[in-house]
Amino acid sequence: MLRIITQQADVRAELQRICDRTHDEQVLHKQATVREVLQAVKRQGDQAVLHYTAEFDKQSLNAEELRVTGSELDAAYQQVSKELLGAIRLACRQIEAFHRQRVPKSWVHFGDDDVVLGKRYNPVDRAGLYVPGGRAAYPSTVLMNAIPAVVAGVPRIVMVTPPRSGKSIEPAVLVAAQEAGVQEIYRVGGAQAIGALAYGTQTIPKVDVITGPGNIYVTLAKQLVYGTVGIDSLAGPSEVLIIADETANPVHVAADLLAQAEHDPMAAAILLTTDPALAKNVQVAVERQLIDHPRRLDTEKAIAHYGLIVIVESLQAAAELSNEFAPEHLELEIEDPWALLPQIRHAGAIFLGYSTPEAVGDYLAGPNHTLPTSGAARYASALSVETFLKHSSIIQYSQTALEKVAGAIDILATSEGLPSHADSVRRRVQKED
Ligand SMILES: NC(=O)c1ccc[n+]([C@@H]2O[C@H](COP(=O)([O-])OP(=O)(O)OC[C@H]3O[C@@H](n4cnc5c(N)ncnc54)[C@H](O)[C@@H]3O)[C@@H](O)[C@H]2O)c1
Ligand SMILES: N[C@H](CO)Cc1c[nH]c[nH+]1
Ligand SMILES: [Zn+2]
Repeated sequence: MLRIITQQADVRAELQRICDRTHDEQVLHKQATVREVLQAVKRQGDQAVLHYTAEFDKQSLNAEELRVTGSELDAAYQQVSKELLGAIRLACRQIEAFHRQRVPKSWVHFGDDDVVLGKRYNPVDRAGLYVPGGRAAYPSTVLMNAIPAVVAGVPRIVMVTPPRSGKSIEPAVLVAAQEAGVQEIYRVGGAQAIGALAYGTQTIPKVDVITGPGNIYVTLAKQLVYGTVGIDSLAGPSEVLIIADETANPVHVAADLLAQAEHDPMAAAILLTTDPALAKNVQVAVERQLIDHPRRLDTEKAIAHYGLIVIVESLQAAAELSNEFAPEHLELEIEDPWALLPQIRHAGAIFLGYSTPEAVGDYLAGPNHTLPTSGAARYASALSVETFLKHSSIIQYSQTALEKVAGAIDILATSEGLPSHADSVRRRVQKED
């Protein structure tokens, strides 16, 4: 049962507990497992990947079977319906159009005294895309990962996803990959996949950046390999926080809460409402919608542990609590969402109004659905083209320009006790007798 509490209760502590669910003491033993997996993959390569795939995914593969073959890729098209292919293509077009909107461009500025300054953007050489596949297959996540990488111009894009029953990968996942422009796919998931991409194995190449969402094991692994490789953000078990007033439809609000809870027993679903009657009606609607839910057990777990309804005093108070939580997804199911928007400062994606369920963004509105979770939206953003780009600063000084700043550099270098820095400038500007 989804709990209802009032703002007088210790709301902040309760929201913090939910926010911290992926980095609290309960996950420490999972972190130990993940460390062990990463170390084994680093030392033993394919052998460890295959070992943990057998242990955690219950699939017994040999090294040759890790890579998805060309004939499997071709065959996948025969296994998806025309309607599904059409929907994948529509999503592809809309996601690509959004991600092409503001691609950073290299620039140079020519200043006084022939000083040239600028930024030069280049994609990473190799990107590794993680597509989750434990409890559900995610063709939509293939598109959300791959399209920004393709738009960024990454020359080698590698995708990993866990094998499902019979060593197979969902045909829709393979079709989505090809539609987005990815052909190099390995059937491996969890921490062992992240380790393989970070360190490289005999079969799976080491990459420069790993992107994509995943469960707690994937998220902890990404956190641990950061530094050896770049990562997008910590995009762990899904979250939604809904701010609703008395004008919201309780059945729709309940459906949106369950749409996140059904992802994972560690998913979070929170409602902040000014209306006690709505709170009660949503609680009842959630129970009803759970009755025939095909993922009832896991979804109920998420609702019981990380679900909450809070009756708040005002929409202003709701916005403040939401900012502290920094949700992955925020829905504003209120009469005037644009009026509250300026008060929202931290959220991965914001959905405005009654006709914008989060599922629109999950699948095809265009913005990326790989978003920071567990409070990471305080400092991180959605996966984007920039995730696959980095820039080099460009600096050129003329002799005249150097002479003008030589004195200041001398003072700064001397104050830092670095005489060779000062010398490297002084020698260039000294007049020869
Ligand atoms: N934040 C986002 O942007 C976003 C987007 C989409 C999905 N998600 C999240 O992605 C996740 C998908 O999770 P999933 O489980 O379906 O797929 P997953 O691919 O993330 O995880 C499956 C892998 O977990 C590993 N694993 C499972 N149990 C294990 C254990 N006991 N010990 C060690 N490893 C174990 C297995 O190796 C398996 O391959 C969900 O949490 C969902 O909410 C987040
Ligand atoms: N809600 C997920 C992000 O947390 C994305 C997704 C994919 N498919 C369905 N939903
Ligand atoms: Zn979703």
